[in-house]
Amino acid sequence: MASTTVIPDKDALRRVGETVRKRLADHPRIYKVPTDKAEIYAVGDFLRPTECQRLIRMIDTVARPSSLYDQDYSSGFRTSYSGDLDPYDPLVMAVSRRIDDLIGINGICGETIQGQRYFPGQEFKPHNDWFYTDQDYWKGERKRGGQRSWTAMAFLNSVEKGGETHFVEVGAKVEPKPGVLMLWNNALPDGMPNENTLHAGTPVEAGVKYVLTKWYRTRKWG
Ligand SMILES: O=C(O)CCC(=O)C(=O)O
Ligand SMILES: [Fe+2]
Repeated sequence: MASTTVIPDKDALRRVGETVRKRLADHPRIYKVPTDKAEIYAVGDFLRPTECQRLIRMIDTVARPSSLYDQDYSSGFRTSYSGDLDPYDPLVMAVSRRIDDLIGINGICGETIQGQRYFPGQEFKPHNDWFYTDQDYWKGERKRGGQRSWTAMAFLNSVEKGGETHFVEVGAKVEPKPGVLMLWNNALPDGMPNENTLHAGTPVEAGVKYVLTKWYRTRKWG
């Protein structure tokens, strides 16, 4: 008898993909990375220079080794420092809502914004942002909002050398530029995980790199 594999949250991922795709298509200033492999977008000047500066200072106060903070990743895989930004800080609240508004996903589905800092030699090796539903941690994540749908990631500064966001399968490397927000759909239009979203934060070679990331779930997060 043929077996069918159930992909958790597949229908929800398909629906949210459709909603966001339509919304971004109407946006006059959004850039779509020219590829059929994945839905990846960028928008410039999303954050003002003063906002980037304040967010960088916040990251410096919350950043801890990512390998400790994020136990899903073994050491050496994500060597940056990261931490949650205070979700009740007025600036963080405003930025968070601005991302929700742009992407058109209900804010209740968004995780707390995470800040991340890379010093020279630090990196985030190629990975996918979704949860592996055959792993033990999925039991918890399924109840905490389910699968991740879209990722929003903002660059807060320029990096002297290295530190690009590299979409390995697509062959696109995005150089950090302050205030630029990247958005991508971790799923395919039909709601299946999109393996072509595999991406890395390449090693910083000179300078420091600061980013913030907001991941969206298919249901209310938390
Ligand atoms: O730092 C980067 O360029 C990538 C960060 C990333 O992949 C993530 O936060 O999920
Ligand atoms: Fe990622």
